[in-house]
Amino acid sequence: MASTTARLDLDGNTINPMTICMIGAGGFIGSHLCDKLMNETPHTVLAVDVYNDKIKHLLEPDSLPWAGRIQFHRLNIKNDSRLEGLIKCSDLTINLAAICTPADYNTRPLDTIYSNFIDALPVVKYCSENSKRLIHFSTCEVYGKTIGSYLPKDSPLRQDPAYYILKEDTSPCIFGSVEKQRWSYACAKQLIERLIYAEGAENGLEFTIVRPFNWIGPRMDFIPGIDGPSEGVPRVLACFSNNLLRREPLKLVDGGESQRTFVYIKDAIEAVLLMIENPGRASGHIFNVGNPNNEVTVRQLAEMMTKVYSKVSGEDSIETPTIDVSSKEFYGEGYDDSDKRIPDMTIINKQLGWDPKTSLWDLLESTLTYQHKTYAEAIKQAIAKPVAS
Ligand SMILES: NC(=O)c1ccc[n+]([C@@H]2O[C@H](COP(=O)([O-])OP(=O)(O)OC[C@H]3O[C@@H](n4cnc5c(N)ncnc54)[C@H](O)[C@@H]3O)[C@@H](O)[C@H]2O)c1
Ligand SMILES: O=c1ccn([C@@H]2O[C@H](COP(=O)(O)OP(=O)(O)O[C@H]3OC[C@@H](O)[C@H](O)[C@H]3O)[C@@H](O)[C@H]2O)c(=O)[nH]1
Repeated sequence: MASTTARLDLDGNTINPMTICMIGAGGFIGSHLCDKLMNETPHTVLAVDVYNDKIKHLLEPDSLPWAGRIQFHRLNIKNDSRLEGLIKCSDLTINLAAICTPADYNTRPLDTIYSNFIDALPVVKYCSENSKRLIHFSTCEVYGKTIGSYLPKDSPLRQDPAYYILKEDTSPCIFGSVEKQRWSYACAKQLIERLIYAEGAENGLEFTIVRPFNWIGPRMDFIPGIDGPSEGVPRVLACFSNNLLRREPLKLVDGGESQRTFVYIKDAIEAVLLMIENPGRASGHIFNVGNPNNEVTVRQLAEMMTKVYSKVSGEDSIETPTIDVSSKEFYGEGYDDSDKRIPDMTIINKQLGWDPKTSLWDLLESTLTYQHKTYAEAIKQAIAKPVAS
């Protein structure tokens, strides 16, 4: 429950309760941010989304301790005139709304570009025109591929951090060709970042841009055939969870050689709360938010998830835990990949004193415990159900 003692910011000043218009509040990150704001702060949230399943526990019943501090507004920001009013009556807008699953980038590139650029335009415009603060969610994908990936495979420079560490203020954005439609998302996100930055420079918009590096945890995406379409392809955590729950081999795209750093959603949400409550330190900045210590190849992630799932479910793993699959077969034409993603943490550390805490093993253990508790029974029933003839 929210504490009754005054909350202080990093400089010792009292934090006054604020009203936050959170767009995309019903998604994975939004639901965790709403949890945090309701449980630990006095702030009010106007939660905007087309879905609310992931925040239902916060909305009903009226007797919840935070009743009155969270209101759900079911609206599509593409075409709803209520959006400007909600931004106007808030102190801060946080925009999380996006299509952000890689399976969509090359198969629905128009929807991806519209969602990540065109649909975000009115949000930026209303914030700028009404002098409202904006925290906009971009992505680590704006960095694209590392400089090192273009060096010969045996070049010793590949070991030099200067060729792969991703820094907000100096790293270039390196995308594949236009035919590689995977980059439609990264490119749209990059352009909206540039627009927000320009609104700040030319019109004084008070903004913060967040670049999440693979935040993972409970409630991420969906399990195909249970709470999402059977043919849907979510992000890797949910794909691998689905395979483990169904006792199927985990599919390693192009051999699972790409590398990622994963951060626990609860650590990352701490960073967002610091941004919310320390505008003087967060405004005008772009922040990497990730955990540089949790780097693995996708193959190593699959192996670790297999071990952790065995531990939390009490089931032995299957005989062939992983299989290789080509990216063309898995994602279709136009897929491409980021080779390696390690965030530089200098700026967020200096401005907000934030550091991630949770190891990959620990975050997988709590997340897979949740997946098992939430889905194992439903999967068993779905598998047992005779197929309708
Ligand atoms: N999770 C990550 O690791 C990660 C990494 C990089 C960037 N991001 C960015 O963070 C943001 C949130 O990501 P997430 O993981 O919570 O994704 P998510 O898909 O779970 O959440 C996005 C939410 O936005 C809503 N939304 C989309 N279009 C909308 C519209 N037109 N009107 C109203 N609501 C709409 C969706 O219904 C969904 O609930 C996205 O902008 C994403 O690009 C996330
Ligand atoms: O079943 C699977 C799913 C995915 N993968 C691989 O696992 C890696 C990670 O895939 P994810 O689905 O989590 O997505 P990515 O890390 O590539 O991109 C994500 O990064 C940051 C955000 O902006 C987005 O949420 C998303 O674009 C990729 O190399 C992908 O090819 C598999 O090998 N098997």
